[in-house]
Amino acid sequence: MTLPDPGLIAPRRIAVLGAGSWGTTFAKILGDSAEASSVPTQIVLWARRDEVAEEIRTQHTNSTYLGQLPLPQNVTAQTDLTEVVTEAEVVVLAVPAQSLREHLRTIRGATAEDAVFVSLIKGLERGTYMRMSEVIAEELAVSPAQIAVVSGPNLAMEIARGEPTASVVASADESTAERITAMCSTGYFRPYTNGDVIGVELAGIVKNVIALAVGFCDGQDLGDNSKASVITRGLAETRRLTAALGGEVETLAGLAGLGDVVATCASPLSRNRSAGRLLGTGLTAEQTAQEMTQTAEGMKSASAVVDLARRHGVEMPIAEAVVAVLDGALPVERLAKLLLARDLKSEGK
Ligand SMILES: NC(=O)c1ccc[n+]([C@@H]2O[C@H](COP(=O)([O-])OP(=O)(O)OC[C@H]3O[C@@H](n4cnc5c(N)ncnc54)[C@H](O)[C@@H]3O)[C@@H](O)[C@H]2O)c1
Ligand SMILES: O=P(O)(O)OC[C@H](O)CO
Repeated sequence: MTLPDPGLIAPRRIAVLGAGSWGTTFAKILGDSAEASSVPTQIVLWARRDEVAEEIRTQHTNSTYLGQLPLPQNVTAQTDLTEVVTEAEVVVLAVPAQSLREHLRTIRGATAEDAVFVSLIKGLERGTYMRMSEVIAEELAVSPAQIAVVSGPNLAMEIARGEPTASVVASADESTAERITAMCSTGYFRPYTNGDVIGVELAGIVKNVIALAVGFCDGQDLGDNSKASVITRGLAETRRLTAALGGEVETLAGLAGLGDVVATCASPLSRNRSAGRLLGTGLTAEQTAQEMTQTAEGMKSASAVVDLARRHGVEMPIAEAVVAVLDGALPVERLAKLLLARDLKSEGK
């Protein structure tokens, strides 16, 4: 048998939409993983701004988001969205949640029929209350086997520095989860497969709302007992919502649940916690948004979470209080008193 000339085999192509903190870091993970496994691969980031794409292409850095940390040689970047996804076997989505639908509409028809779409996004769409995997399925009419989500304790900057981290790749199709897991496994990033897409997505979405509430505690100079109480009762709210929506509550004890809440709520790197801290000092949501240079998904998703919970008759008092503060309906200093005055009940409820 004559083997094809390796020089004639086109490298595998992976598109990553969004050259912000996490999109760029995940492109680095994919690039390092491909290099380590010697699978010829081209990772193409889509950047909105020319100067960001140009810097990634020519200097292999993205200084806006990751300082001077070097990106692998197999990572490049472009600004033409449809060109980036053409012939990609995997399309990774790392844009803000509220903008995903418009981006999918732009690429509809330009992607390979069997392409797999991987969401890194931890947000819920306002108005529809849809998780990102649902938005992908609706907009692109692809099967559940073509959709995966990645979530876990994954602060981008730490991973970009090569600090060891674990994560979860969830898909309704086990072989899809295994395939994506293999593509993003490196010496510093260890992904686990999971079949519970609903639980994994909800865990990431609600933890951003919990992190805002922990940030309120920071802004109010409250200590660790208050924060631990918010985290634990926040997880109880996540558990109720997950159960109501058909997810598996066990998922919340794993990396995408407890793992991510711990990382986010403990870290000064978290944008959601930082936004919460600003709100906790008395800034309005508008003033806080102006201070933030990166996406804090909880700011936009919190109201969608509360709407979704109400539709399913799920009680989420912490999330409700976060929304009231964001809306300017509740002064942040009155929040603790309000939550503590609720009727006493059993912890398991
Ligand atoms: N940064 C992290 O540590 C991290 C880790 C895990 C998950 N996530 C999730 O990944 C997603 C992306 O986060 P990120 O940290 O990369 O955000 P970021 O703010 O660093 O980058 C967002 C990117 O999306 C682009 N973009 C495209 N359309 C946009 C629009 N309409 N408005 C604003 N930006 C637009 C921006 O140009 C930018 O390149 C979020 O859902 C976040 O919750 C982030
Ligand atoms: O910076 P945050 O608050 O968006 O959190 C980033 C990641 O989701 C942590 O896992």
